[in-house]
Amino acid sequence: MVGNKKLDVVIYDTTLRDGSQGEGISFSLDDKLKIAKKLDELGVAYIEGGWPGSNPKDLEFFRQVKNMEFKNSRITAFSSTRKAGIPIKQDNNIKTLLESGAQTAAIFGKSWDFHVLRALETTLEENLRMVRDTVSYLKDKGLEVIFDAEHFFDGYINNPDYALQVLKTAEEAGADWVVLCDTNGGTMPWEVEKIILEVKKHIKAPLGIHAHNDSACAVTNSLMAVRAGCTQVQGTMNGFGERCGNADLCAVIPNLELKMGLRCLPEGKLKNLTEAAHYISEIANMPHYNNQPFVGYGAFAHKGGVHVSALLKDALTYEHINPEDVGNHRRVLVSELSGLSNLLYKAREFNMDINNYDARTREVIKMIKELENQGFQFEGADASLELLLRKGFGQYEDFFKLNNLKIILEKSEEDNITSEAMIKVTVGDKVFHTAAEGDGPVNALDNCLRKALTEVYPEISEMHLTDYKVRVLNGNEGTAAKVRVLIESSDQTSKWSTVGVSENIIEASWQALVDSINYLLMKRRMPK
Ligand SMILES: CC(=O)SCCNC(=O)CCNC(=O)[C@H](O)C(C)(C)COP(=O)(O)OP(=O)(O)OC[C@H]1O[C@@H](n2cnc3c(N)ncnc32)[C@H](O)[C@@H]1OP(=O)(O)O
Ligand SMILES: CC(=O)C(=O)O
Repeated sequence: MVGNKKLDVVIYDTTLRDGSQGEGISFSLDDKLKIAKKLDELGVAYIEGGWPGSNPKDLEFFRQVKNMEFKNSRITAFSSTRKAGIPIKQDNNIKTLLESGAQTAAIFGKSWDFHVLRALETTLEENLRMVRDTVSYLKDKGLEVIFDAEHFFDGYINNPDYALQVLKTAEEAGADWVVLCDTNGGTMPWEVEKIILEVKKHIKAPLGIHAHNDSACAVTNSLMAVRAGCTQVQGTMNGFGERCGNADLCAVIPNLELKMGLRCLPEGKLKNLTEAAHYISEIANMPHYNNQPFVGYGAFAHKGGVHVSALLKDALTYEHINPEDVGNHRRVLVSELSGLSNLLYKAREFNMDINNYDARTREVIKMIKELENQGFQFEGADASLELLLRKGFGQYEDFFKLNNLKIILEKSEEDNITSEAMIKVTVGDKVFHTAAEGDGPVNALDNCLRKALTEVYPEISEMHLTDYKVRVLNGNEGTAAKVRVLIESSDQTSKWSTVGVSENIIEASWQALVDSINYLLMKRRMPK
């Protein structure tokens, strides 16, 4: 139990402060307020909203956040110890921190002698006075104070007496928490554990850990710190942060709860983790790392046939936790590495009743392997896969037939290139002959095909192309290279993906486009 909450470890989220120090991240004020709300819903104990003395946006955040209701989280304002050589009352950062109205302050102070001398260019004694003055001043003002001992591990390794003296000074001045920071992210897990066990002999205030990921050890170091006695873990969602980032709370939290049996979120909140992680990536405009442990879309995606075969018998064979515990879900991918099990699993998702005794199942697997050898990739094209499978089992026939297709591209010195497509298709016993222009040849083809088919299949007008990706498969062939086209389409209720492969980009696009339209028409005719 930590504080008045029934928690074994408290989570201190610094996505909005240290996370925003990550390259490529720039939150707007609105983004920050939305993320704070999401973090409160997730149930973290502290949300570090920013450094009020740093910029007007952060200060405004604290003004606005006061009007919001938080159920689980305390909003924290970040700042440094007072400047060297000035009285605390004259320090602008501390003045602005008080103006922000935050009830909890996180103050970073130097604990590595080298940093005091080289970065602050002051004396070791003055640094101790800066720590004491700042912590005691804020405590006198009634704030909760978290003291972040910057570069603590490097400091301890180089001069343990001074590093400990800094912690003791903060503790004596009334710090509610003393947080040990691996600021440069270079400390090894065994060093973290050993040093914290030593610190515990001298410091009675509750300890926290703040680890950076420069040696890819931030999550491990945070867990080791908890084992050694820290009861607060600072980190960021998705590991955003300065340089290589901070400890990824999306891994720290489930490891604490599920592996170490330590409660760090209110009951029932862990299952919101995946949704919160993706929401924050989206707002940060950062691509979500697919194989991010626990919360990546690929974290529970199974591709190898041997894995899927065992998984169907018991999920524990290839999953370390139940994906739903963190709000994620299992996915099975079909590819050239599949066995019958992958296809059976996928067929179940498609509501198809097939079994491994049926020779057609093996035939479809064989066809998939041959097509992947030609460059198709079905793991990202579920709709093409379902059509293939249904075709293999006699459950589907194309909705139209192509008679012929012509595309004309025209360019002169004076004019931009223009594209026009002409198509003749047969539906039943009717032939449709149309022409259409487009922004490029694929767009002209798409417009023309839709125009030809909408009279018989008006639902096509509800379908949109939402993504179009081209991958060159054998770049060494230059402009004669084979390409793979992946198309994502959607209607009001769903999204689906299809694939085409050819040396000719128009042919590859045609295959993906035709699959996309056929898929929509097939789905619309299936019983709900
Ligand atoms: C480990 C961390 O992540 S700490 C957080 C780092 N985050 C940031 O720096 C983002 C926000 N920072 C800012 O907006 C600006 O740097 C400000 C407003 C804080 C300061 O801006 P400036 O006054 O122009 O100073 P500048 O950024 O050039 O240098 C930092 C100053 O802080 C001093 N400083 C650094 N750490 C501390 C500390 N713990 N206590 C007191 N002063 C400190 C430095 O000595 C330097 O002072 P100097 O200008 O007298 O040499
Ligand atoms: C406080 C902090 O952000 C650090 O030491 O990394």
